[in-house]
Amino acid sequence: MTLLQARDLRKRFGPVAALDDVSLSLRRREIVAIVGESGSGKSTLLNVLSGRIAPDSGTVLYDEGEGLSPIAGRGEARLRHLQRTRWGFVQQDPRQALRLSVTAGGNIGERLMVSGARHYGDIRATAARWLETVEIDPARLDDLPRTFSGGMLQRLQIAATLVTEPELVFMDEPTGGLDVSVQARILDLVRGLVRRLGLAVLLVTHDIGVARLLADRLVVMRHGRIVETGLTDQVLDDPHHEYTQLLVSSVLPA
Ligand SMILES: Nc1ncnc2c1ncn2[C@@H]1O[C@H](COP(=O)(O)OP(=O)(O)OP(=O)(O)O)[C@@H](O)[C@H]1O
Repeated sequence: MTLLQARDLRKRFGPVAALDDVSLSLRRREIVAIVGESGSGKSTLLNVLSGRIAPDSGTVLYDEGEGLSPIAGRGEARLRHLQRTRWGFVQQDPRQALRLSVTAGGNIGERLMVSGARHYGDIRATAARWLETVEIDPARLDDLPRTFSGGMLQRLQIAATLVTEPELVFMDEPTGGLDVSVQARILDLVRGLVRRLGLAVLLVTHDIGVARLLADRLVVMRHGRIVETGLTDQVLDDPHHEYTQLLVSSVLPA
């Protein structure tokens, strides 16, 4: 059942221990939110788990169907293939993830082509369907992303990420830069899609409300360490660690 596992991860940036002996597991179809104040190591953890940066020590293991094995042992090409096909990434700023000089349909279609699709008509039809799924008028298929609002850009990034139906999606503050009302719609959309597609999600957020809405389980980080973990409702309704209590009562700055 375990899809991804991290054992004893450590990562330093000069004097800063961004990750200090972090271990965690993620099951298939499970949504885990990594929460904590700014600088607690959330993004570093996500980057190490997704193979984008190497830890100083410790191991990340992933099950591609034949049991857990270290992602570091697979070689660069296989890791990239894993990242492009079985995994997806939703970043806080869609402008960094999308190609702004390529049409909305092109952005979605590119990812389909990476995973093997070749038929132009099929790719276009799938892209149009996905625009509709993320509540963008499919008539915008040939428009450039720069004509889109911030919320639409984020929805386009979500479509371009989910079109190949990855089994695991890494999300780093997916609604971070958006207005509250736009955030709510996108969170609803993400929640529906994640359940419908049966995705596993590792989500980084400093927003407890986002974690409560989306996550089955929480991992609370402070100074590069996990201080508490458990089912979302249990952790939020009855936080054990003092730091989690502060976080839940929103005393800490984001
Ligand atoms: N590339 C880097 N070079 C130097 N220090 C870094 C680097 N990346 C992260 N750090 C440091 O590691 C610590 C953890 O950073 P990280 O970005 O993982 O925290 P975070 O919880 O995601 O914070 P935020 O919510 O502000 O993004 C911080 O002290 C940060 O300054």
